[in-house]
Amino acid sequence: MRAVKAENLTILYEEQRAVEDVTFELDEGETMLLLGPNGAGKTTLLRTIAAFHREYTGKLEVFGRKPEEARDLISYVPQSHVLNERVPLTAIEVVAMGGIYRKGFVHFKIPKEILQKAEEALGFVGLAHIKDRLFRELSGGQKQRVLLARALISDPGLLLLDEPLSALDPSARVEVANVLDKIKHESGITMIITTHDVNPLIDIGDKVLLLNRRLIAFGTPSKVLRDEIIKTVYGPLARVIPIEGKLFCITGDTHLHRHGGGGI
Ligand SMILES: Nc1ncnc2c1ncn2[C@@H]1O[C@H](COP(=O)(O)OP(=O)(O)OP(=O)(O)O)[C@@H](O)[C@H]1O
Repeated sequence: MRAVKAENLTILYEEQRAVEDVTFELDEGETMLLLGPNGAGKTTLLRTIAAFHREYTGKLEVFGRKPEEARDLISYVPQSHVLNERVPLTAIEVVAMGGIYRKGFVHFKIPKEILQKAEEALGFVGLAHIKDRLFRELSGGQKQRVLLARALISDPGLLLLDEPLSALDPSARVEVANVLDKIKHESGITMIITTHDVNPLIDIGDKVLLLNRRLIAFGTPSKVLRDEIIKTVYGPLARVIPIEGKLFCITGDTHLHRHGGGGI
């Protein structure tokens, strides 16, 4: 089944075009890496698929429905730095909130069945042992894994992740990339992952969409990640090098300014 279909999609902010004329299709179970430099429109496209932003022209479908009619099937994981950490929630409480919000009401006491699902989800991301630790005291990689558990608890068909590896050190990037790999192979959930740095995720990408306000290229990693294509976005020094059968992308896009991360 088709999970996401966009046809001549143009996304606007008060009549200003942020993303223009994008066409792509993603099948159920596929993972798409949404790649592009600062301001390319990655978050805008992701938030529009999630039905958070609704000013667009063209066609956009999620599992054959308009995004706002498919909300129950979609989980969205925002960039971690947008979360309010002043509330002293434990890891398991943060995960359980994914189940509570989905039901449309807030309890003071978390229902037992949701706590149980939250524990299972924490186990899936390898963090059952830290369930009672305060979320704000966890490492960056652990926080991101807790947020993944929170997104999984509602059994989504489509998981949308905004820069899940940004602001993480290299070992935490590997830790989170491994969990994304596990989600892909064990759950079959369709995923769209925005990223400045495609390298840690290249193994799980069935498709890559290179965006720079317009669609520059869409297809399998080997089709999109070519010197002549990435140079059009990242300049003449950008290169793709095959290392031991794996592609490695040098784009010079360090993404240092806004999120403190570091690509290559
Ligand atoms: N709420 C908004 N109102 C008006 N313009 C916006 C809004 N959000 C984003 N934009 C504009 O839309 C364009 C695309 O921004 P977007 O954040 O989607 O890009 P991005 O590829 O995710 O960038 P980054 O990698 O830096 O996060 C930019 O020109 C941005 O200024």
